[in-house]
Amino acid sequence: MSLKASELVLNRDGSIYHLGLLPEDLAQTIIVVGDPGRVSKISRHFDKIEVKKNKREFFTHTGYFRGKRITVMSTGMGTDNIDIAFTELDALANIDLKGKAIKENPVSLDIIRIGTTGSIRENIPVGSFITSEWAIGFDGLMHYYKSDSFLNTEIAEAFVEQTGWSSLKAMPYVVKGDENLIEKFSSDSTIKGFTGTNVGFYGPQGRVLRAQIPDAEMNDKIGAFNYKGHEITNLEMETSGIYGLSKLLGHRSVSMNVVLANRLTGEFAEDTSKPVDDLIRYSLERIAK
Ligand SMILES: O=P(O)(O)O[C@H]1O[C@H](CO)[C@@H](O)[C@H]1O
Ligand SMILES: O=c1cc[nH]c(=O)[nH]1
Repeated sequence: MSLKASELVLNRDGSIYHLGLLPEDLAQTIIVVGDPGRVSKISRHFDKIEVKKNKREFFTHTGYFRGKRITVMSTGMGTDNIDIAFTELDALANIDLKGKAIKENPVSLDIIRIGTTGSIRENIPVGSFITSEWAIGFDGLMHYYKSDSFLNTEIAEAFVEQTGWSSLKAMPYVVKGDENLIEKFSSDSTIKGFTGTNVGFYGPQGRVLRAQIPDAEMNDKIGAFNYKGHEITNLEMETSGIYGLSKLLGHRSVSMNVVLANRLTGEFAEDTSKPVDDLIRYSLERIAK
């Protein structure tokens, strides 16, 4: 069956609509980052760069690191962007764009997020590396897809009960990363975490500047949540969408985040570039291993 032009949207040069990429621009190992400025901070470690493209907030470099072909792409912030980025990455790998047909034998991509986050635990200081074992999405994205088979409803329901989660917000969903990649990216230098993915940086993460929030205790309640030993470690804005869409589309993903904020001590990294560079170097070493 041929996909309609309104569903599989292509640019005049045949590239996929938002990412502006052609299938040959993509490697099977993909690093995703929120910040477009982080793309060149990663690709400067490559031996050779063969593709440099940009459309909107999506900056893409594909090249070789120690002989391995890698794509690094910025997604921008939030799971609404992840929905677009991951659907289009998957289309580049698994849809024949010229024939507008889904390929018979799907390819599985390895996708690694190198991101930044805020810790909600006193014992996870600024500069720590968190490998997200689990994610809890407060964004609702997975409820728009057939996701029942891989979401953990037991943990999500316990979370709603323990925190008194308002029914005005989306039902949280809980999803795991890829176990093999989690092990590959874990070491004595990392902490295995349960990452909360929020719809924003301020109110949704309990930050108050001038705008007030309905429950000033919500971050404490998220921190106090414990279900059979599962405790939430950190807050950011993409991991639940990355894990959910990867499970849905048959890709393997892991989310690595460096802690820039500690919400309990009130600290924020004075120099953000060093911890981010440290996580980049660590993650590239693990990819090459
Ligand atoms: O540094 P990145 O990868 O963008 O990740 C984090 O930083 C942004 C907020 O400052 C959000 O995207 C959050 O998830
Ligand atoms: O506190 C933080 C720090 C980085 N990114 C976030 O989303 N939250």
